[in-house]
Amino acid sequence: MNQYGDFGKETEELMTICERNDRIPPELFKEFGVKRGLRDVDGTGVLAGISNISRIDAFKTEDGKKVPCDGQLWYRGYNVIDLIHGFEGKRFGFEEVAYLLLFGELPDAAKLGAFKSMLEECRQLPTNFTRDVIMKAPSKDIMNSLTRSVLTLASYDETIADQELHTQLEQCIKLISVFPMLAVYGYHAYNHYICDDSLYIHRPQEGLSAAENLLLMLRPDKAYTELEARVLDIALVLHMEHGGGNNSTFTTRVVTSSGSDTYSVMAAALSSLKGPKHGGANIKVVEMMDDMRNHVKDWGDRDEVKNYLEQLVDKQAFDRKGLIYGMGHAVYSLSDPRARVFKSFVERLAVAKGREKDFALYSMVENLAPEVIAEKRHIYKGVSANVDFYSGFVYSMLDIPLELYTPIFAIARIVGWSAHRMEELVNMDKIIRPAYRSIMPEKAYVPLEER
Ligand SMILES: CC(=O)SCCNC(=O)CCNC(=O)[C@H](O)C(C)(C)COP(=O)(O)OP(=O)(O)OC[C@H]1O[C@@H](n2cnc3c(N)ncnc32)[C@H](O)[C@@H]1OP(=O)(O)O
Ligand SMILES: O=C([O-])CC(=O)C(=O)O
Repeated sequence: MNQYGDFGKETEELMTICERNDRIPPELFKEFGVKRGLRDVDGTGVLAGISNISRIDAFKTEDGKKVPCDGQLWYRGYNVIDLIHGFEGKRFGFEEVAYLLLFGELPDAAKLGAFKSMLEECRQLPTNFTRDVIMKAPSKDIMNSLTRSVLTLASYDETIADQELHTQLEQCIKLISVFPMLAVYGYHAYNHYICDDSLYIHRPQEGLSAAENLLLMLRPDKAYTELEARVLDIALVLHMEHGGGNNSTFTTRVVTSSGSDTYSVMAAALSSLKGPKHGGANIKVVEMMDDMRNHVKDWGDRDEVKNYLEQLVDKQAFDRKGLIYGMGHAVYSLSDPRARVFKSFVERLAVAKGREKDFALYSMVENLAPEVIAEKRHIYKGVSANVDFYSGFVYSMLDIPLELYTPIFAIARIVGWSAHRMEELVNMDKIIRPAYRSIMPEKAYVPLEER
């Protein structure tokens, strides 16, 4: 857009007017009982619905009192850690857990086989879609490319206006199946047209899981190790679902409730997920850690690292947003179970890849950040490392490019979005529409020449 004009000073001036008229006195939120971010003061979300898809535990009751505890995540009644132990070392889990989340029960061997075949059959794009859509206007922002591809796919679907539930489900399954292609090919377009690297488009192979195909399509020589594919598969399972209230899933439910189509719903969910306070945090964590390595002379010096973290929270370092990325969560208190699983991989991978020094720095940040945030902010439930803290480090050790970190989150989370879209469609027929209290004063119109 830059070539179309650079207004600089003019927009700065317009922004001052905008800010003057948009600013709402903070005390009014309290006065009108408005829950900022739809959250109670203690961080608990305002109850907006009922769901049977997953559950997040962050507190337990002890002597009749609610106390913070290590986090647990349940998919359709099963603890996510038990699910991972169930398939680990035996088969890839993505397809099995996707079936569970979408249909509400674990598949037997025959049902799993049939579902895998269905995904395989759907794993194709319309003729010349890669050339005509994905390769056009390549961008470093692969989430943007992914969103554009999803919206364009709608034009190729003649069932778009069909309101039947099975059609919506079919569209969801098709999108789940092609997301890895859309993301990886989007990356190749960027890598070729913007980074001037070689272009190669590998087709997915039959009989391979989502994780294996992702690595095969990504690598020039299609090669990957068993360990890499298994770690990526578990990462996908861990990212699949997180309740109805997370920003992108709530977006899914809001847009679904207006009667919009599957493609538009998923495009909206993608747009939410890419935000740096949500799924986009995994890219930010890696960039923040790079910045830290450049500014902290001695990575082993606790005081120096703490000082950098304080600068982050004081908006003096990195992107000056006041955040330590990868830390904190809207629901979890003492720990995020997914971060605990990621940490166990990181430890093993870091040793194998000779990146122990990086791992030690990540561990130090994980220990110090809650202390620093607690010193400078109001903490009610504790702050701990979230799923995004170690995931990027894991992906970097799998040689996955930074640009694909959030798209990988989306490749997994579209399963949760689909389950929530179907739950909303099956149960609700009411548009989601909360209220905003207006504080706008009425004014008499002033003619242009009198202003
Ligand atoms: C997949 C995911 O979406 S996981 C989250 C990924 N996001 C990130 O890693 C970005 C960094 N983290 C954050 O921005 C926040 O922790 C969020 C958005 C995830 C949750 O925010 P909240 O629900 O407001 O968290 P919580 O209620 O525990 O916050 C309490 C206070 O600590 C602050 N805080 C929380 N996390 C952080 C952080 N990482 N860095 C600095 N301050 C923080 C909040 O701003 C708030 O301060 P305030 O009341 O003075 O404004
Ligand atoms: O639940 C949330 O607010 C954020 C989220 O999606 C996750 O942690 O996976």
